Amino acid sequence: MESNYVVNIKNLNQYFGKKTLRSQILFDINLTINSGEITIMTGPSGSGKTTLLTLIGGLRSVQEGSLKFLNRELRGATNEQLVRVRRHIGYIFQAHNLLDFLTARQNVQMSLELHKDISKWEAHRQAEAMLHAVKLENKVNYYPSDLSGGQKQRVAIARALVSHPKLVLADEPTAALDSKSGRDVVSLMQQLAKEQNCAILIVTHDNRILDVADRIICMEDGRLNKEVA
Ligand SMILES: Nc1ncnc2c1ncn2[C@@H]1O[C@H](COP(=O)(O)OP(=O)(O)OP(=O)(O)O)[C@@H](O)[C@H]1O
Repeated sequence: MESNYVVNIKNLNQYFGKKTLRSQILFDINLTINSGEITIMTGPSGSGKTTLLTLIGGLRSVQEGSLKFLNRELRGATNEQLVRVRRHIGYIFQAHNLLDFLTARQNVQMSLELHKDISKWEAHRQAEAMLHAVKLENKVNYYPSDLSGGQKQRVAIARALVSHPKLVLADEPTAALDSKSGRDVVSLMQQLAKEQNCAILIVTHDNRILDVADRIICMEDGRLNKEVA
């Protein structure tokens, strides 16, 4: 169903290096990601997962083929266009990347303030509501150094989802967490994704979370294999 897609990739090839050192990293990638869907991407280290994730996230330029985000072609996009695309995407990384000198609420609020049409008061209110949704209502004014690993990752989820992005990209979101916190974090992502009807792409080696996926895809040697399950 083309009309429902958030990401549509066709015959994408990507290379690193120049001239004689140029080597191909991604080979003929074809992938569609629809709203409301959780896709998990697995695959061995060095197979190209992060490279694909950063291309989809508008964090690097597409070299060959087509990558459409909400009907906009990212190949050949200017930096300014890529910045605009990034406003529709939430990012969650292994090392939560929270700013240590900001409280949980300020970290979440900062992501909303990129959207100029929202007042400070409204951003404050929405940031608090989102922290409530990730069950951190009693940690709103805590600094990251006073939160556990799982709590920090929940702040990162709140920050990624507060602006109601169309797509959330998560690179190893549970890698630093124990089994229970890892589960809580992905269940929360799943619940919020369904509520907001956004698409989620998770790169993970963590077999314990595979069951939250609507589909699982596997990258091997720069090629995307057909669905695993
Ligand atoms: N900036 C770069 N310059 C040159 N080669 C790179 C660069 N970034 C990644 N590569 C190479 O591209 C290939 C794919 O790397 P990538 O980080 O996408 O793999 P990955 O599947 O995400 O691995 P991991 O699971 O270990 O994070 C690897 O062979 C890597 O060495």
